[in-house]
Amino acid sequence: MAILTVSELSKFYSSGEKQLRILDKVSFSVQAGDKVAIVGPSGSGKTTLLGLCAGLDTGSAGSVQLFGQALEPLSEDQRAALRNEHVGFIFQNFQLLPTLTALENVMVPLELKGRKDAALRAKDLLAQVGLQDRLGHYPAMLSGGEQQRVSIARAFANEPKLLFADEPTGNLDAETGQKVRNSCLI
Ligand SMILES: Nc1ncnc2c1ncn2[C@@H]1O[C@H](COP(=O)(O)OP(=O)(O)OP(=O)(O)O)[C@@H](O)[C@H]1O
Repeated sequence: MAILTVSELSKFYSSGEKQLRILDKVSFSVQAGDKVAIVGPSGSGKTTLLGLCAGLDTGSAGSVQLFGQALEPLSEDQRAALRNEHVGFIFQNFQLLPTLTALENVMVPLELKGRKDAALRAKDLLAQVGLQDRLGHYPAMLSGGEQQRVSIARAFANEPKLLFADEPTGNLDAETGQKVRNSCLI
């Protein structure tokens, strides 16, 4: 069963008089259990494509179906609800909330779902990425690799059926990156 279907998806940005074609009629589908890598040079549109697939942004033309639901007719809130239900996203630039601690950042998606075990589960996930001693740290007090690991823990909080990972180990040293790839998380 296709859990993601992208059909003739395009994204254009205007830059002055010019139109920048970032994605031009991209089509593909992802089946449950697939692992798909998107490879391309810097600036070729990988982050843009992931964002459109996860409903973080909308395309200029074409369509995205996530778990059989077309994203185009949905409001931003409806797309966010669908994401929180089924999708985890590890952002290239982490996107942690600066006023929340590591623990609180991981608890956010769990609390949005009303899970009573939010704190317990968030602690367990942070321990799995080796951050059991950084629960009370704010993002600014964490190294880049530590922030990335908080972002990884958060992405797994709601046991997503589909995980988008934008260079998820790019800020980790080789050994930690390997550990994260080998762990039960990724
Ligand atoms: N909001 C925006 N307005 C205008 N141009 C944008 C916008 N967002 C992205 N772009 C342009 O779209 C292109 C693709 O960006 P994107 O971040 O998707 O690339 P990428 O393949 O993920 O790059 P990298 O590997 O360097 O992270 C870039 O040239 C960027 O300048």
